[in-house]
Amino acid sequence: MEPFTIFFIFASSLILYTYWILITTKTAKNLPPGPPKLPIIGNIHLLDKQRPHRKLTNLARIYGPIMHLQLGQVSTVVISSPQLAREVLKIQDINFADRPATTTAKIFFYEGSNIGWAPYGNYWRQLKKFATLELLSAKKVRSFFYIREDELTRVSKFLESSSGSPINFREMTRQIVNNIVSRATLGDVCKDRKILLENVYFMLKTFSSFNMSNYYPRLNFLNVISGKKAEWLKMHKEIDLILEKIIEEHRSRPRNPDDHEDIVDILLRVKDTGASFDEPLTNDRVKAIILEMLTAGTSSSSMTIEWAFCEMMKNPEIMRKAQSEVRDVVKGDSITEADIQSMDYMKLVVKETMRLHCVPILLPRQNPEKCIVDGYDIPANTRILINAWACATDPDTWENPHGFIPERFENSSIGFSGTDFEFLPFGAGRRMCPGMNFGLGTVEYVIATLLHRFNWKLPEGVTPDDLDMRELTAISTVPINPLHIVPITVSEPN
Ligand code: HEM
Repeated sequence: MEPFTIFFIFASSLILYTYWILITTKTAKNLPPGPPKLPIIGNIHLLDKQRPHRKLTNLARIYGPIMHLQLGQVSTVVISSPQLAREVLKIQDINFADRPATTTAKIFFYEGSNIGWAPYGNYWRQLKKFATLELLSAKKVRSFFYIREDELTRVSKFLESSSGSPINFREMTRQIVNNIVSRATLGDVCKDRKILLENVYFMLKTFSSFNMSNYYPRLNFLNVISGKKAEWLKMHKEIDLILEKIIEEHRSRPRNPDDHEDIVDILLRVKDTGASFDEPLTNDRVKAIILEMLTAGTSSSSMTIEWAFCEMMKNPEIMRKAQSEVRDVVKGDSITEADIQSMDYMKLVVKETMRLHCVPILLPRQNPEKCIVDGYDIPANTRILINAWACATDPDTWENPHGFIPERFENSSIGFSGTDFEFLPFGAGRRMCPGMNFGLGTVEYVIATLLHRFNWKLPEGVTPDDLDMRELTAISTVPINPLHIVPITVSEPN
């Protein structure tokens, strides 16, 4: 096709669709307030790629805690207060339990066959129940404890050999979390683990990067013309081949009765017996779930550990308090699960970190039917964004909302379970995170071990005030610059 013809088709489709969107939006009776919309792009120009949650919070100060944005062709409602988050995630949870079907989710996750992107319905319900009660149950997560111990022993050796020199803390925590999650999922011995993780890393980067087709879903042909779709399909094909090999390897390897059952083993057992599901758990679905296990919790767990250390380096008194508690509690060389349960202050540090540095905007939801929230019309298939960060820093709810004060959770009943809408680190309602036990268990164990065995200082010439706490956001947020700090081995921590 001639370039001019392509351009003509593109421009006329865009204008027609935008015209249609503006007409239909106007005829919807009573949309929530929002900023004025520009032709074609609506409010896309108002988005901030690096810190979208902060920009949306500022806009909510002008337009209110329920706000309408037109993002290209996508009618979007942003919720920014704990009261309205409760309305959407609890009172009307069932109306908003669907997810928008994006092109990349369809390609990378086998037509959205994973928990996070499956449409709300029978398959998703069974899958979520199975994940909560089996794959990621408290008992199963406990069985992965030896992996955490193993990985931290390995990392401690590395830190001992680096004692006195700065290390890239982000790189180290990413590796720890990746190793724990991938060993739990794929098993202790998996030839293709390294290559799979490399491919998955690039897939996640693509998945969470700015993508025009998320805002113009009805102009999908643009992805074909630009070559993006071919690129995504190629990336998916490479991952698919590795996953096939991993499944084959799991099926053919000899097993002893006392071997640990990894997540791939469980999935294959359930696939073969047909238990837990009344629809077939096809091979593609198994692969989608494996991929999800490798991607869903890695960046959110490692970024929590990095932020906790950033905050403690900035607030040495908090670091000292957490460290002396950990060293008082631990009696032997290694930390047990019971030890972790007794580390009250360290847990407050984790909670406060997850308040200020949460997944800032929950995964988008969608309402298949039209609804009313706070007296406003929400047309069917609106994209719903819950600004969890705005709720967690709401000045009407929190005193000194931007201060890092772990003590604020002392004697407070606010917890992780998704019933306190001012604190939503794992979301709430039907679509709440099923990996909470796993994620929290990893975060607490890693932080406790690093505090127990090492003292930490900033590199020569850097002061706590020099630490740059600005964020960079993909799905989770990370500090804009990776944290570099110096481990000092403590020979007798207790
Ligand atoms: C500290 C670590 C973690 C944090 C902070 C976290 C946070 C979240 C959040 C905020 C959501 C969105 C919830 C909503 O929309 O209401 C979510 C969803 C999800 N998370 Fe996690 N997560 C963590 C670890 C994990 C782990 C380890 C796994 C699995 C191995 C996991 C699997 C999932 C899945 C499958 C969903 C989608 C649930 C659904 O759509 O029904 N997460 N997570």
